[in-house]
Amino acid sequence: MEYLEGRILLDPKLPGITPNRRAAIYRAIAKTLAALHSADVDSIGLGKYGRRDSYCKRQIERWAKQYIASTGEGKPVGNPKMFELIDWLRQHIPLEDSRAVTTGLVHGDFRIDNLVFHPIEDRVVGILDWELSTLGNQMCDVANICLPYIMDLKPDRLDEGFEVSGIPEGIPSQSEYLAEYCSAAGKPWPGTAWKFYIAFNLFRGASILAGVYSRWIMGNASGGERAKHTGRVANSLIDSAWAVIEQKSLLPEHPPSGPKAQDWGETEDQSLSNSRGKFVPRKKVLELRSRLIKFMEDHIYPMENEFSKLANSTLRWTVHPEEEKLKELAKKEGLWNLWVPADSAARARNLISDGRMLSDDASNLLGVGLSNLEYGYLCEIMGRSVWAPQVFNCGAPDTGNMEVLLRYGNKEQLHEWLIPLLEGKIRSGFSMTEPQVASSDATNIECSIKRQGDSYIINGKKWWTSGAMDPRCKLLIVMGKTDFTAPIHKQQSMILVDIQTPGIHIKRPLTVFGFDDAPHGHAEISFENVRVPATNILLGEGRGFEIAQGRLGPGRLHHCMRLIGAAERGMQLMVQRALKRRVFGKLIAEQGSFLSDVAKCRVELEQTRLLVLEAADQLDRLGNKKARGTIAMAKVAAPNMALKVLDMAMQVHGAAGLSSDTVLAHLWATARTLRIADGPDEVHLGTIAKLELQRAKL
Ligand SMILES: Cc1cc2nc3c(=O)[nH]c(=O)nc-3n(C[C@H](O)[C@H](O)[C@H](O)COP(=O)(O)OP(=O)(O)OC[C@H]3O[C@@H](n4cnc5c(N)ncnc54)[C@H](O)[C@@H]3O)c2cc1C
Repeated sequence: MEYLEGRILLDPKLPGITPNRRAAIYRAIAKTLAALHSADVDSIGLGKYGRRDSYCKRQIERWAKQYIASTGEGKPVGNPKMFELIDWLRQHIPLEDSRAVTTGLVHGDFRIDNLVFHPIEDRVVGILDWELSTLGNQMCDVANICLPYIMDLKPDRLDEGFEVSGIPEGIPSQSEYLAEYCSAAGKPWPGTAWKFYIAFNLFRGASILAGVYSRWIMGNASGGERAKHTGRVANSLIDSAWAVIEQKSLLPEHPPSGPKAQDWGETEDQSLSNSRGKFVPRKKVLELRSRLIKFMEDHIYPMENEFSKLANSTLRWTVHPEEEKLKELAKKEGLWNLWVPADSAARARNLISDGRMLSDDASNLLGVGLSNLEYGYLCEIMGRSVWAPQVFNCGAPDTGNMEVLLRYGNKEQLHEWLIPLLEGKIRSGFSMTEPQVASSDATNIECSIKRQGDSYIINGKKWWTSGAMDPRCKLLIVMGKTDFTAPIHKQQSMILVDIQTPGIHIKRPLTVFGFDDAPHGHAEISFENVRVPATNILLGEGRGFEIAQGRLGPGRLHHCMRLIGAAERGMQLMVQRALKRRVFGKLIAEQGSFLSDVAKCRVELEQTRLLVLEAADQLDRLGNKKARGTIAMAKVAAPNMALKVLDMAMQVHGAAGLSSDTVLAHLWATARTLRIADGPDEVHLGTIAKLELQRAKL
């Protein structure tokens, strides 16, 4: 064991915590339990940690024996209702308990006060008290963490749980909480079996407390004076179990807010028509998605031509005034900064506010508390148009740069740079790639960042700094070497640089197949004796690689999510065209070759979407490092799939598909860059292969 810095939250009501954070904490608990339950016990060497089948059956006998041993002759009197309860439980063991396949690692006492939370972020960093852990029926852990909804266990009495006393604001209902867990763990909705699991946990609690009471009577209880109440509380638990059993039903038949196809705002979307399953987002996400789709239809698609016209004119490096208006509208409609992950927002909130509550305006800038997985459903919609992401302040490289500041910036850096970025008042660039070295291997980066008194002096040449041509671009995050002699992964640092600093020369905009992506642009830049305050260093010298890892995980996935959207747009345009255009006496849609190709595109698109969502889910549950293999897979699969679908869409459009009369060529060009940008395919394939070989060696 090791010391773990963090917080223990003793009271499940979470007093003194804001509703938003309560919601985040409960979500974190559900996800933690799901992650624990998803452990592959065989591959981590715990395959023989216990018998797998008939866990509840054995537990009932164990705790019944314990109860009998704690009561009877010379001991407190046994409660007849307990013996009836034991009988009821024996007769109602769910069928799944006898099947080893539905079991896995069980903690045995999974409660909020056995969890260690991060010192400031609302996520679980440790799970304590493993003495009851074994293999078995995992629903017992789930029911245990849900007990606060049924009862409030005090040292000397039992009070009503949230379901009767009222759920504190922000805390989900029992059904929502369970749905979150089931969705994350890929478990079926417990339905009618839930009554058994709750009653079982109350029974187990009663048996344990009866044991404590018996020891108190004998004069050897460890709980001191408090132990004298435990006999009474044990009996209350038994009453509570019977009250549960006698209720008609504890849970609705289905999880709450299972989406119907029309909730998504697009009845034709087969992939999302299921109402249950691991990848079914909660209602709030579905609502945001519908609103986003409407915003795209009302405001973005109709403006695409206009935006393109300006971007191809002599005024190409200026911003279309309508874009700024749409940004204000998106803000008003609550479609702003949706990418901000709940955990990063919590850190920023703390730093910015100094522990005080933030004003509503400032709080709204920190997103709406979505996980990366949830954002996946929304980011995809934005990816349908190259113009959309920045309207919602969700464009690259700003999101990656804001993520860096959210995670690694100090208070002053957050105030100076993060807030204006979150407000959408300024934009930013990320300067890593250099023309003279192979930059897919970042150890090659040569730009020098030398400390001189209270400043750093930057000298180097960068290219492909996306966004640096934009007139709103104010900040560059520059990666370079602060120590050429340090160990290879400690040489690089990142520093915040005001783009107006003397010595920065924007040399030229680069083009991708002729597209310069104005007004955003990809710039070649030289840095000549650029003097920056020493306080602008991020996290400290030599921490560049560490930051790059943190930045690249979510940023890469955002690209993948947008590529899913680009491919969906391609599918939509392709099918619309095929249903209108007649060749050799038939619609294209009636030609056999088209039918086969469009079907194959759909298959690949759906496969890739699932992979991207899986990677986002792993990022949420396991963190950047452990999710890196799946993120790498998504990063390879998404651009290749999008290229195939968009290529097919262009083919169906004939020559028009290659022109700028449709959005297809631009979407294709952007997708093609992503086989190289943020790491070429080969580098990600290398990561996947390395992990595969490591697994084989274990
Ligand atoms: C549109 C666009 C936007 C970009 N935006 C940014 C930005 O904002 N900021 C920024 O810093 N950079 C940006 N880049 C640059 C991008 O990240 C780099 O181009 C990328 O990391 C590759 O580096 P490189 O071009 O130096 O290629 P190199 O490192 O020279 O690699 C060339 C080729 O070598 C092969 N290769 C590399 N590694 C391996 C391997 N391990 N095994 C086998 N073959 C391998 C691959 O085929 C690769 O394509 C952008 C690029 C594009 C096209």
